[in-house]
Amino acid sequence: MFFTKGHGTANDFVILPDFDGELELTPALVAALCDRRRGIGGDGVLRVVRAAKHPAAAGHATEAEWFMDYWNSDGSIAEMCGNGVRVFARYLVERGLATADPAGLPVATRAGVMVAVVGTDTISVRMSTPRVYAASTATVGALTVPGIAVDCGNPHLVCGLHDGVELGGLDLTVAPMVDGSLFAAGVNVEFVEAAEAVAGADRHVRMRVHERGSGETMSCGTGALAVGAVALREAGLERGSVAVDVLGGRLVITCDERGAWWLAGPAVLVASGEVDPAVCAASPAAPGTALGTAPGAAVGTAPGTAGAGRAVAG
Ligand SMILES: N[C@@H](CCC[C@H](N)C(=O)O)C(=O)O
Repeated sequence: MFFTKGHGTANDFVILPDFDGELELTPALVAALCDRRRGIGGDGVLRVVRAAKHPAAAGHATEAEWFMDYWNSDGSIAEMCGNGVRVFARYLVERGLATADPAGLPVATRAGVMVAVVGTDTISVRMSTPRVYAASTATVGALTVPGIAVDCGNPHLVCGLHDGVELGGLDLTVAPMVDGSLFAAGVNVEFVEAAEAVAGADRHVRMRVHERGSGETMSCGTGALAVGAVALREAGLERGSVAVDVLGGRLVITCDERGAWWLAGPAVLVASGEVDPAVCAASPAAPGTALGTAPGAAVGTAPGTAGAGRAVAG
């Protein structure tokens, strides 16, 4: 099985070319490929399939030739991955499967068609409009932080830090506890603090993220979109841009004059090779013993609420 490894602000992915949708991708194989000691290592898998060849994307085949079949590192499927689309677009262009048309390259996802504008360093993606819909909380250790739920095609909870609580002091090796009745399908949790002004952006923040299905990652594109939407809203701005510093670099979120939302940042391919899925999947980590996130444990629920188990139709 051929693969390419790529990342966007250190949110890293194993990219699997499977143009005609013939590969039998299973949660166990995805988890094995993403294992950082026994496999290739990654926060998720991006399977490259022709939209017409995948049941989840066939309805978009007239708008987009390619479907990004995204899987989290624990083997669960998510609707959308913002950094994933940027890395996916880089792959399509570098492999000659698409051109870097300035009008944009459409990519089908489970959350609809996103359009990527591929530059030399930066790839910008026109995202779906983030929907701010509820107030909630996240608990990390003894700390409970108020947050705002935002739907970016996938679910997010944006929690602003105040009162001297430092972003760097949070222990995100364990999933934050959230309201399982509000987030029955799990949630990605972003913690945010204000940062000093930077040129070219209306707001500047720093964030860390605990991703559903992948644990703490160095970056999350849809998470940055959620954070940018909340930052503009809190500033009373309907349009503008927000620089979002993640552990792996900087992403920029813009709501342009037409009200379109954009995610911009670097995306690179770093390696290619061949992996034997049988060997890779033959040495799975014992449940609960892997460093990082154990399968199924990515998002906690408050005691007494519904479980965090979830499924997204493939
Ligand atoms: N890192 C991604 C988000 C990946 C999906 C997420 N973990 C989920 O389950 O919703 C991004 O860049 O958006």
